[in-house]
Amino acid sequence: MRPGGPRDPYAGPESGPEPPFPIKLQGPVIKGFGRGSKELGIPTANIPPEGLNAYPDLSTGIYFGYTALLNPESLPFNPPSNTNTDSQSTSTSNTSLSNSSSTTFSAPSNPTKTSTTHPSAHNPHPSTTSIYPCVLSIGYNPFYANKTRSIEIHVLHKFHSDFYDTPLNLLMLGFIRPEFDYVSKESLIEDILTDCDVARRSLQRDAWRIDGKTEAEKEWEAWLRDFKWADGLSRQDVKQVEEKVLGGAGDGTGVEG
Ligand SMILES: Cc1cc2nc3c(=O)[nH]c(=O)nc-3n(C[C@H](O)[C@H](O)[C@H](O)COP(=O)(O)O)c2cc1C
Ligand SMILES: Nc1ncnc2c1ncn2[C@@H]1O[C@H](COP(=O)(O)OP(=O)(O)O)[C@@H](O)[C@H]1O
Repeated sequence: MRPGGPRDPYAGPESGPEPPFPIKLQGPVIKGFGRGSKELGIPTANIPPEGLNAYPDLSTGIYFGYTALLNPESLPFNPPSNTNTDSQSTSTSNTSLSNSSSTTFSAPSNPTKTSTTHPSAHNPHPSTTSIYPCVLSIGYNPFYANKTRSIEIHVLHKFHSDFYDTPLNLLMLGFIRPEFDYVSKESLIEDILTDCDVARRSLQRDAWRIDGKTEAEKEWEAWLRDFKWADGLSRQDVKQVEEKVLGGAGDGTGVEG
């Protein structure tokens, strides 16, 4: 149950992200249980949780940061999506990157390559890779009592279509709160909307924006725009990961792609 009382309007120190942040995760957007849009009105793009293995001490909870999507129009199997760039201008002067590490999504072994292989995922159009602020949940969604851990990213941008299978880079910069169970769906929604406000507000501070003013933030941006890991990733690879993640997870209501 969530403790009562007002929420802190900001997360993380004014001086910028502190270790263990930034934490970097990557993966294609996979299906979840379909509740985010339908039940909560807050869609969350899930990525495979295996990247978390590199962070055994990371608490479950609600985090915030930036996410980049490889231009969905470059994917042959995805419908065109809104590609407006919503980059935030930021300075990250006090950020140390020395403790950061990156965990790369690895496609299932022996994937069958098909004509759906990303033809040009090696960041061929950097200007069309969009960066957005985001808020995310890492954990078991106690309100829904999931059985396996998931990474669920709500991108703070309005899209006009889904972007399943799209390669996504996630730069986590800070922790907002632990996961809670709730007395009602409405109170869960209310808290998530507050998380969105906290994330937006927190990322607008000088040391949290990305506007290329410091070496640290240039590195953040370069990493966010680097999709070399998605070279050769096929839709079939993504389906295999989805089956693995959804197969034994949650309450059995997982949706099939
Ligand atoms: C910012 C944010 C905060 C969240 N906080 C909680 C939480 O405290 N407790 C919880 O059970 N689920 C929490 N969730 C997870 C939602 O319940 C989850 O996104 C929803 O079940 C959709 O899941 P799906 O993608 O599998 O459909 C949070 C999600 C987001 C994006
Ligand atoms: N602002 C957004 N943030 C995250 N995902 C979004 C957003 N807008 C559209 N989507 C799409 O919605 C999907 C998530 O919807 P959701 O109902 O949570 O289903 P699922 O349980 O399959 O994740 C994402 O995978 C993505 O394709």
